[in-house]
Amino acid sequence: MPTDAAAKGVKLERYASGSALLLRRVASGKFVAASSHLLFRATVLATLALVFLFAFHYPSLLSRSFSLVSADASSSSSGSSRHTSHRSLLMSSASAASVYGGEKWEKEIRRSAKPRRDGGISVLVTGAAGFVGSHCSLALRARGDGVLGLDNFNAYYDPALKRGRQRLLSDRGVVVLDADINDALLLEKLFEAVPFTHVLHLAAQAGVRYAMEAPLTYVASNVAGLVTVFETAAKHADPQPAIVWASSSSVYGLNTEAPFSEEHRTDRPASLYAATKKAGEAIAHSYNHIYGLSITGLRFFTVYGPWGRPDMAYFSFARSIVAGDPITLYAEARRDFTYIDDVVKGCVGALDTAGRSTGSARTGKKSGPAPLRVYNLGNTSPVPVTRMVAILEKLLGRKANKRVVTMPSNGDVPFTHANVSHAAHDFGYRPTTSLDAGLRHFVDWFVDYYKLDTKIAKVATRATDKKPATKKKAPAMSASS
Ligand SMILES: O=C(O)[C@H]1O[C@H](OP(=O)(O)OP(=O)(O)OC[C@H]2O[C@@H](n3ccc(=O)[nH]c3=O)[C@H](O)[C@@H]2O)[C@H](O)[C@@H](O)[C@@H]1O
Repeated sequence: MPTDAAAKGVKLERYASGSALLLRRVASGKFVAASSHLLFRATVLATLALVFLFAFHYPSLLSRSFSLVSADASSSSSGSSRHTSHRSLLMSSASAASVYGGEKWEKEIRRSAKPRRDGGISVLVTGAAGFVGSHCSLALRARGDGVLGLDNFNAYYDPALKRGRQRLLSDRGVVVLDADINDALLLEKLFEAVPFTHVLHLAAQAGVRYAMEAPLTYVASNVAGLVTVFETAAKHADPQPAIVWASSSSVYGLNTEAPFSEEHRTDRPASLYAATKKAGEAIAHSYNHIYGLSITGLRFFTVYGPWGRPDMAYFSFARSIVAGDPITLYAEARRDFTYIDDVVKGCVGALDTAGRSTGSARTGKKSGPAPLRVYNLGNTSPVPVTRMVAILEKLLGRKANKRVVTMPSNGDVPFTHANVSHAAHDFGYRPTTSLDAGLRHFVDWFVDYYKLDTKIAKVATRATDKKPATKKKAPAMSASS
């Protein structure tokens, strides 16, 4: 039996060990509290760092509007530098709606968008300083339609060329605003200020192979941008306009049936570019279905001509031939090269036959089904890329320094060939320009625009004189396109 002292000792020991335990617990509690503070601070810091990184890389998901300036200060820049600059150029910015506004500005945009003929249409053209956009804007203006342009003047290729096109438009009274299609606030403002009958949506991230270098720019422009245009047109325009937009022949992807018809499979895109255009066609379906927007998608087939895109093969090859630089040709590649004037006629035909939207921005409801259409706009005669280079050599009077290789796995497809019977039936689309004639027009412009030496200019002029083109000589952008 334990004595009292012994019992006290045991109690004290227990007390002491209990206190020690308590003290340990208190101490460890403090430690836990201290460490959880630290942990909390570390978590907050890490979260802030992540938010910062996220905002830096994906500004579009955090802010309502952002401007996307894609890479490629010059078309000759190397792939890696383009890629680096793509990341650093993805940046948030204020909506252009805070820059544009006021009575004077509204008057100016209404004037630009106002038709000058009876029955004329009023068109918002996105990508108006782009190749197809500028030609279409001029053609619409020339026949007395109202045109207001929008362009973000990004640096995917030389912005000076885009500014040159803007000047041509401005000379004919067409205003082109510096703004991004993801700028919902500005689009809302435009739709509320101007009763556009149509939107010709041509702004996009173009280029098949560049999608491997800068994939997110394609998502931002061709998916998010397209949604912003549909969304604002559906919910802020009253009445809703009809929308005609640029899809691409690339949606046919790995389709092997030829010529490509709108009924053929388009579920096997070969590039991310093609996938974003195909996504656009699916998005168009949903906006037509829910909001009653009249939507027409145009599948363009390798469009070329004066004031063209320097990133495209015919243009960059012409530059290399003149500079004596080597060009790489994909041996088996064939394209249904389509001349710009033919494409412009197709765009205008599509606008004229679009049919009305049936939804209401006020009620959010549609009164019935609205048109949903898709058309090929091609030339119907594919030409090997090697032949395209031979024509350029003749027109420029110089031999190309060619390196012929097998087509690499870069998203390219070996050939394209359009069946245009639907466009022919519905709006009389009939391409009339051969590649020889079209490239002659291009070279005339090219020599003039870049002020090339007189020897090349002479060869180009002789070639033009010898064989009159199927159309009028067109060194500059033709307003009658
Ligand atoms: O039809 C379309 O949908 C697409 O047409 C063009 O795409 P692509 O046909 O690839 O036009 P280019 O980049 O000018 O190439 C033309 C041809 O030259 C070939 N090529 C290109 C580059 C090169 O270095 N070597 C070469 O042989 C390509 O394989 C292709 O057959 C446009 O760039 C796209 O924006 C458009 O959507």
